Parts: sequence; structure tokens; C-alpha cells
Amino acid sequence: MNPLVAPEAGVHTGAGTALSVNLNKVALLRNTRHLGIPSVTRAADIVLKAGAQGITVHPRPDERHIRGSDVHELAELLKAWPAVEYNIEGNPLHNLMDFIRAVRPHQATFVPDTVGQFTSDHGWNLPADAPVLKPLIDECHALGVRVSLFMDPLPEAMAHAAALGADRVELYTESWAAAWGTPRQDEVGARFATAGQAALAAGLGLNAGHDLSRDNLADFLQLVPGVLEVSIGHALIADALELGYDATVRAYLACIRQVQPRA
Ligand SMILES: CC(=O)[C@@H](O)[C@H](O)COP(=O)(O)O
Ligand SMILES: NCC(=O)COP(=O)(O)O
Repeated sequence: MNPLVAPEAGVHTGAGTALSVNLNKVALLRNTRHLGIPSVTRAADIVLKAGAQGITVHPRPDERHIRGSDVHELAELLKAWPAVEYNIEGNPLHNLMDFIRAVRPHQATFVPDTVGQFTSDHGWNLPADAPVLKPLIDECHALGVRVSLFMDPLPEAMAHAAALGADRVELYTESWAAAWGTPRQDEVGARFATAGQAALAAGLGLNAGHDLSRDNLADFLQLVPGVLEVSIGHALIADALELGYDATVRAYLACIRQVQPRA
């Protein structure tokens, strides 16, 4: 298990990997009562004060966790944090684009989920999905919003993502998390390293997320250089239940700085 306390919090300098905290699971707990606790905006405020450089939400069509009102309240809160990046994830063929048009976050992460999907479990199929994605990517760009495509670690798909005009890809890291600490770690890690290199060679920015944790994060960043942003929710919020948001965010930043001391 990685350290619990980082030396200091701070605003992201633009170098190294940014930590974007996904608040879905705070909203999930909040939604089990009508009391408004735990508060998603209060969580955002605390994790940002602890040094997180971004906030991620995935407003699913069934509103099981993040609601439309959360997306807008976070956008308001983030006006006081100009250096912080707002990342909204979802399927642009379902409800995502309405949020992107209304809020114009820094980044839209396109995820090919079905309505009601348990959790995200695969990336886009390129080039097959290209015709439906292209106009939506173009629309995001016209709105001033960067587009990241949620992708499996398939090196051959990266040039297709770049040809479509995507700015970044987010490598879907569930298979890395599942393999970490097992005899398959090196083999699966090599797949991510190759996919990451292919993305960078294609001129794409590189993000990563899904099931990243205090255990597997530093090893991932060591294997896959050049990751601009990790979005982490489930494990981080689970840690925060035990340690508190502040200590937890500092612990994740310490995982990043273990690999990138000056980031
Ligand atoms: C796009 C992605 O990787 C997901 O991790 C997602 O944001 C998590 O969604 P849930 O919180 O609904 O499982
Ligand atoms: N894009 C991935 C994300 O935002 C968080 O995924 P997880 O840490 O909740 O699995």
C-alpha cells in the first residue's frame, strides 16, 4: 500500500500527471436519502484544497449517482478554481452532449456505455464508430471543449482516434488493475505501455482511468510514461471513507510524485 501523506498539496503546474477526482460515488451515497449528504460540491471543495487538479463526473442517463443539478453546481464551484480542469464523461449519443453544450467543460470524455450499464467496461471500436463520433468531436471543438475517447489498450486503434480529430484517449485500465500483483501484471502492463506509446506517436494526449488505486497507480505511471491525467473515483472515495478526503488525495498525489518527483 502506498503512503498516506504527501509532502504538500498544490495547484497542478502543467507538468506531469494531473489527478482528477471522480465524484460519482459521493453522489451515489447521497442519493440513498433526501438529505443532501454527503455533499458533492463540498467533496469537490475539500479534494481541490488537498491538491487535486481536476474534477470528473459521469452523469449517467438514469441519474443513479451524478444528477444534472450536480453537473451545473460543480461548474459554478469551479469558477473559483480557474486552474482546475472539469472533465465530464458519458456517451455523446445519449445525454452527454446536452451537458457539454450547457457547461462547456475543459474536457468531454466520450464513453460507449449503454443506458443503464453497470459500469464502463469497454472502449470505442475504431474505425467502426468513427462516422458517429466525428461530428460530435467537431461540435465539441466548436464549443471550445477538448475531446478524449475512452479506449481499450489497442495500439492499432490510436491512429484512428487521431485521424478522427480526438485530442486525447483515456486508456481503460480495468484490466491493468485486475492483473496488478498477479503473474499477469507484466504481460498486461506491456500492452498498456505499447498502447500508450502508439497514442503519443499518433499525436494524442494520454489519459487513463478505471479501477486505478493507491496500490496500482504508481506502477502504472512508471510503465506508461506521458500520462497527462488520471481520473480516479471508486477506490479513492472508498479510501476517503476510511482516511478522509484530504489525507486520501495527498496519498494519491504522493503515488504520482513517487514516479514524477517534480510534477
Ligand atoms: C468512464 C469510466 O471509466 C468510468 O470509470 C466511470 O466514470 C465510472 O462510472 P461508475 O462510477 O458509474 O462506475
Ligand atoms: N474515467 C475513469 C473514472 O473517472 C473513474 O473510474 P473509477 O476510479 O471510479 O473506476
